[in-house]
Parts: sequence; C-alpha cells; structure tokens
Amino acid sequence: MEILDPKLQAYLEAHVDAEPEVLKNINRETHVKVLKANMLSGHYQGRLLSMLSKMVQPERILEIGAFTGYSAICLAEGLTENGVLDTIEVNPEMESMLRRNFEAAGMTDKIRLHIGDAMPKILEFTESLFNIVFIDADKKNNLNYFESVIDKVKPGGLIIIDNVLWKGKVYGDAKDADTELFRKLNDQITVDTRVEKIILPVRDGVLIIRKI
Ligand SMILES: C[S@@+](CC[C@H](N)C(=O)[O-])C[C@H]1O[C@@H](n2cnc3c(N)ncnc32)[C@H](O)[C@@H]1O
Repeated sequence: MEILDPKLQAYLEAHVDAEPEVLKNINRETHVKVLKANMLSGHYQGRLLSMLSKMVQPERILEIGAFTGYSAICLAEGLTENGVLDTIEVNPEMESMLRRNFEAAGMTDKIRLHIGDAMPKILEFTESLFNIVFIDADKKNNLNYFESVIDKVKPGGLIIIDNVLWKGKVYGDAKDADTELFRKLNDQITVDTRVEKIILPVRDGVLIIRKI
C-alpha cells in the first residue's frame, strides 16, 4: 500500500526508531494468522502515530477500527498517566487476539475495547472530549465519522484519517466509487474552516487534521 518510491521507503524505514518488540510480534502474528494483514499500520506509520501522540500528551484518545491492536498500542504510548484510549472494532472474531495483544503490551488498564459497530458507539460518548481521534475503519464512512467526532474533539486536538491517498488513485484518472469517496473527503476537509489540515505521504496517505 506504499505510494512512495520503494528505495525512499526503505531509507525512511532504516532511519526511524526501532519497532518495539511487542509490536514486532503483533506485526508478525497478524501477517501469519490474519487475512488482509496489510491493513495494520506497520512500523513506520506506527512510529508516526506514537510520536504525534507523545507530542499531544492526550488524556483521551478514540480509535475507530482496531483490527489487531497495532495502532491502538502505538497511540497509547503517548497517553498521560491517567489517560485512556477507547478503540472500536466491529469484528467479534478479533476480540480475543486484541485482548491478548493489549495484555502483552501491558496496556489493559489504558485501552478500553468496544466490540460493535462504530457509529452507535461514537454517539454514546457524550460527556468527555477527545484529544486525538484516529479514523481507520470502513472507508465509506470516513466523512460521517469525521462529522460525528468533530464536536467531541478538544480545540487543538487531532483527528487523523488513514489511507486518504488511496494508493495514489486520488490524484490520477481513476473514476471508481471508492476513489471518488476519498476525493470528496479530501476536498471537503480542505475547505473546512473549523480545522487546519495536512496530508502526509506516509504509506497510503495520512491526513492530519487539527481542530481550531
Ligand atoms: C484498516 S483496519 C484497522 C487497522 C488498525 N487501525 C491498525 O492500524 O493496526 C480496519 C478495521 O476496521 C474494522 N471496521 C470496519 N468497519 C467497522 C465499523 N463499522 N465499526 C467498527 N470497526 C469497523 C475492520 O473490521 C478492521 O478490523
């Protein structure tokens, strides 16, 4: 899913902090045992998520789309001492692996797992404001997720959306429905005056949005 020149990608990966052992194991096990393993954020993007989180020092993080827990653990690295990350995963078959991975990372008291469809769960979060939201689930709902979380993010907080360059198709001639959805997402966020925004060409494109 990388859009960068493979040589540049290899160079970048050789000059980033090492992948923590627990994440290396999750990465490996996911690739051996789970279908569509390339959905996992991976070493380089994972270190980006970790660094952004450490810069924000969040008390509350919301993740939409847990998969095998890799990105949740990266983001949770930056939580304050009493901070909590809520992650939502629709596939109940991931639950036991997710719980095992959070345990292996020593993060069972920092990460709360919610199994179920994301949208009704997001609507349940009424009382508190998030410092970071990571949107990485069913791509067709990206704009719906953005609109449903924007009022639940603190001013200065981040909303991060994955895969927004969609294998480079968004700036090419592709006309398929998924590509059009990503173009619509990127176009709408670009002109949204509630937020500052920048797309990083990391992996499949990571959109960093900062609420004003
Ligand atoms: C790209 S993967 C997430 C990868 C993970 N964030 C990481 O970087 O390691 C997308 C995940 O979202 C989940 N998902 C899809 N639709 C969902 C929904 N409506 N609600 C919650 N999770 C959903 C999928 O089951 C899948 O595990």
